Amino acid sequence: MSYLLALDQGTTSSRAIVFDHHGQPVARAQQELALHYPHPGWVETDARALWQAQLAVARAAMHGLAPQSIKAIGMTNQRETTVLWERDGGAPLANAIVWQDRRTAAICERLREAGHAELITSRTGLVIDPYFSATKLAWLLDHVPDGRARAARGELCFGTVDSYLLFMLTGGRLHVTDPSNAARTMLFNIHTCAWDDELLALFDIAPQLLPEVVPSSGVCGYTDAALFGAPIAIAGIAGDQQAATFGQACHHPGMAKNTYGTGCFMLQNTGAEARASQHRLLTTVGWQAGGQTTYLLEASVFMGGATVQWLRDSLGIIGHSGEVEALAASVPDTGGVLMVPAFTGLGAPYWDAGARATLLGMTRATGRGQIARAALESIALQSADLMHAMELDAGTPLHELRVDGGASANDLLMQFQADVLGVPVLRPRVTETTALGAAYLAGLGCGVWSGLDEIGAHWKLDRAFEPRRSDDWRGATLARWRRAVALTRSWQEQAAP
Ligand SMILES: Nc1ncnc2c1ncn2[C@@H]1O[C@H](COP(=O)(O)OP(=O)(O)O)[C@@H](O)[C@H]1O
Ligand SMILES: O=P(O)(O)OC[C@H](O)CO
Repeated sequence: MSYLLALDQGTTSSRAIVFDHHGQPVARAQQELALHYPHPGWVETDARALWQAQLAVARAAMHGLAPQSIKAIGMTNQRETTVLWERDGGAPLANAIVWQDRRTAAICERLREAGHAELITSRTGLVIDPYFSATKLAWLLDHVPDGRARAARGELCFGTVDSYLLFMLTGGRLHVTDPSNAARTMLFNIHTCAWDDELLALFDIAPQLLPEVVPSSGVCGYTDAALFGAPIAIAGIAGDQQAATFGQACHHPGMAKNTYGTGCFMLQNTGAEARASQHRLLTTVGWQAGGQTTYLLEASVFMGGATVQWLRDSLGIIGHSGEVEALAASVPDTGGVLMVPAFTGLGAPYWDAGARATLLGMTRATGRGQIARAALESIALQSADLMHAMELDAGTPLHELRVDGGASANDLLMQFQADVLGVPVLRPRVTETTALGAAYLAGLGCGVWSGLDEIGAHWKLDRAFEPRRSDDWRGATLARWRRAVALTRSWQEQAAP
C-alpha cells in the first residue's frame, strides 16, 4: 500500500495527515502554534517554529510507516504570510508577518493615492490591502539591516510559508512556490503566470529574492534524505484555500466552498477564465495542473474561527473552541446582541483596514451565552455578505455551499449559516479538505489517480443543513447586520486623537 502525506501549515496549527488512495485519512498529527501581537494591528509568527512543528508532525504522522511507502508529499499553507530568510542556512531574518497583520495600511493608502489601484488589480486580481505579501515584504526589507542591498546581492530569500518549508525540507536546495501562492503576493501576473517586472519595480523588490514558480501538481523535488530516512518526492503545492477548493472536488466552473478556519474563505471555480470581479472580490489562481491553469473567484474575511479564539483567549468565557456551541445553545437567541468581528479590519467586500470590531445591542440581560451566540452568528453573517457579492459577480445564484474547516464542526453555526443564506449547507465526511486537496494534487502529480473524475467520486456527504427561516426573516436579519457593519467603518481613523 502506498500513501500520500499532506503537510498543512495553517495559521493556528501545523498538521500532517497521511491519506490512502481512496482519499481517506489513516494517520494524523497536529501541533498548535503561537501567534505574536507586538503592537495593535500587528500579527507575527516565528517561521523557524513553523518549520520545527511541521517536521515534528510529519514524523509523528508517519510513525510506523516506511518512508518508501509515502508516494509523495503535498504541501499546503496559510497564504500571504511573508518570510524573509538567509539563503545560506535558512535562518529567518525576522518574525514572519502574518496575513492578518495591518502594519502596512499606510503604505497601501499611499499606493491608492498614487493611482496604482488599476495596475495592481488588473495584473494580480487583488485589491490594495495590507493582507497581501508585497507591502509586508517591502516593510521587512526596510527594517532588517541592509535589507535591500543584501537582497540585491542575492543573499536573501523571500517566500510565503510553502516556500520556506520546502526550502527547509530540501536542505536549502529548492526555492520554489506555485502559482496559487504566488498569486497572493501582489507581485505576480495571474494572466501570464510570471512575476511582474513593473510590480517588482513599484515595490523595489530585487528579483533575486523570489522563488521559482512551479506547477501545483507534479514532482518538483525531493526531501533531504536525513529528515525521514529516505528522500520523498514533493509533488503538490497549493495555498490552503485553493487546496480546500480542490479537496472539496469543486473542480468545475460554478462550484463553490466556504472554509471556516481562522478566517472564512469562500471560493468559486471560474474554469480557465480569470474573471475580473465587479464587487471587490479577488481573482486568484486555483491551481496549475496537467498544463492547465484553473482560476477562482475568492471572497475572504479575516475573522472566522478566530472570533471564537477571542472569546477563549481574551474574554476567557470558554476553555476551548469546541465549548462555544454549548454556551451559544444555552440561550434561545442573542437577545438583540450583534457582533461585527472587525478586529483586524474588514475584508471582502468592504476592504476597510480601519474598521474595528463592535458588540451592539447589549442590555442588563446580556451574558456570556448571548455574546457567544452573537460571535457565531457574526461568522455566518460575514459569509452571507461574501456569498451575495459572489452571486452578483457570477450573475447566477449559488444553489448550495460546501463547507469545511475547524469551525464547520459547529452544528449551530452551520444551521444558522443555512438559515441566513437560504441554501443548503453541505458538510463532507472529510472536513480536512485542505490537507486532502494537497494530497490529491500530489497524487495526481505522481500518477496515483487517473484524473479529476476519480477524485471527485471520493466526496461523501456527512450532513446537509437545510434553511429553516423565511425570506422575510433573512431580509430583516441581513439589513440589521449591514447597519451594524456601517457603524464600524473607518473607526480606527475616526478614533485616532
Ligand atoms: N466547534 C467549534 N466551533 C467554532 N469554532 C471552532 C470550533 N472548533 C474549532 N473552531 C475554530 O476553528 C479554528 C481552527 O480551524 P482550522 O481549520 O484548524 O484553522 P487554521 O487552518 O486557520 O489554523 C480556530 O479559530 C477555532 O477557534
Ligand atoms: O490558516 P487558515 O486556514 O485560516 O488560512 C489562512 C489563509 O490562507 C489566509 O489567506
